[in-house]
Amino acid sequence: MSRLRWLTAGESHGPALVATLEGLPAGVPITTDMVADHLARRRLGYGRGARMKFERDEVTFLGGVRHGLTLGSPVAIMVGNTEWPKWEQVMAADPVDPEVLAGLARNAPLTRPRPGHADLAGMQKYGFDEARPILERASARETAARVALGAVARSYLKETAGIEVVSHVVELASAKAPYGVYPTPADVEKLDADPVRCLDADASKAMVAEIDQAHKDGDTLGGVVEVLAYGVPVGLGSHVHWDRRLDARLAAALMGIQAIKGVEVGDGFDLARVPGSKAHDEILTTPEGIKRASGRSGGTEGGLTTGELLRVRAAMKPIATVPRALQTVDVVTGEPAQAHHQRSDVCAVPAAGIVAEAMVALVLADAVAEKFGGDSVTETRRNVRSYLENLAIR
Ligand SMILES: Cc1cc2nc3c(=O)[nH]c(=O)nc-3n(C[C@H](O)[C@H](O)[C@H](O)COP(=O)(O)O)c2cc1C
Ligand SMILES: C=C(O[C@@H]1CC(C(=O)O)=C[C@@H](OP(=O)(O)O)[C@H]1O)C(=O)O
Repeated sequence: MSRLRWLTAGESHGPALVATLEGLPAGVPITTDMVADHLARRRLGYGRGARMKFERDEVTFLGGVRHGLTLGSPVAIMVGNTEWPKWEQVMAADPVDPEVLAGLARNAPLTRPRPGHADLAGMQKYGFDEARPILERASARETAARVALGAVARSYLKETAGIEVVSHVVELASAKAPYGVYPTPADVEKLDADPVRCLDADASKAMVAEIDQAHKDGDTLGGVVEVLAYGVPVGLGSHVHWDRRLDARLAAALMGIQAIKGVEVGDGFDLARVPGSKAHDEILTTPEGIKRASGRSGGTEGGLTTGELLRVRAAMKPIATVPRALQTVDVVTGEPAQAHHQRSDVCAVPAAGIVAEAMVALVLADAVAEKFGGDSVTETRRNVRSYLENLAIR
């Protein structure tokens, strides 16, 4: 069963996000710079809004790490919002003089909920008459905290089992990368340098053109990202119970990212359209041992990893804050209105890919910790090696 526990807290325009991760062994290499590098990758991507340009993520470890290594105690990370001074009164934890608040344009009540965001259902559920108290936490700003934890999970995976996680954008609106071309860890620098994190030059150009057009049209876009995990050993997860199936855990983790509306494992929905003879990965004996003839399953069968390339895809809906604002209702007057609009991303699919990498890394880290245990990295590494060396069938 799960061995890692993790939580995030913090609002989009609050002083900081905080994240904790409990259950990792001692000795995982992690530094402020390693976390900052992944946070910087999340801010990239063509089509992101103004905030990504002027805000910085300030990383501080509050616990669990000493001299670049985890201690085995809970890891706590704070990601400071450098925009905080502008929001201090609007988002203060303690009461603020109502007259001061009334004078702040930034605090104008958001009474025209945006279709596609959490605004309306959140206001109804939590009993608020404006969207600010809802959107602050619904915002994908929170994904910075997950990427920070993901950086720790990635280091744990690499150190103990040699697992590496890569993502790329495979569709952006109607532009598509060729199916079945998988970047490797050696391609990460190139991917990060591409405006849309797509290695196919023609597809990348077409994706950028789609974003330019949407920007001109006052519209927003979504797309599909694919995450690949290299070096995953056979036998993570289990077939014995629904909540131990690794594919189910991956799907839940990816669906938990803001605006993700669909997840596929391997060839996913395409498998439903072909006969069994073209859907499965035949098992071959080779001089290097048992191998698969193809990778359609995405590296899981029966909720267990097969030891082949792990491959999952996540579909993101277009950004909800559409500049050419959509029809809504002003909840104060009850009259038809246009949804409130402020600065926003036109497209955040490349950033969603980095968040998806973090979620996959956290799920895999949990599965590695549960399978191999260990209170130090050395012990976990030894357990991984011994398991692989002693597999009866290989
Ligand atoms: C990286 C990232 C950036 C996002 N940026 C914005 C944004 O600027 N404006 C916006 O309205 N929605 C943005 N979203 C999407 C909203 O957070 C999302 O639409 C909202 O949470 C409702 O989606 P849901 O129905 O999946 O929860 C972003 C999502 C991600 C993953
Ligand atoms: C702040 C981030 O993303 C934000 C996600 C987001 C949303 O509604 O999800 C809305 C925007 O925030 P704002 O309304 O303040 O411009 C994005 O910038 C981030 O990714 O760090």
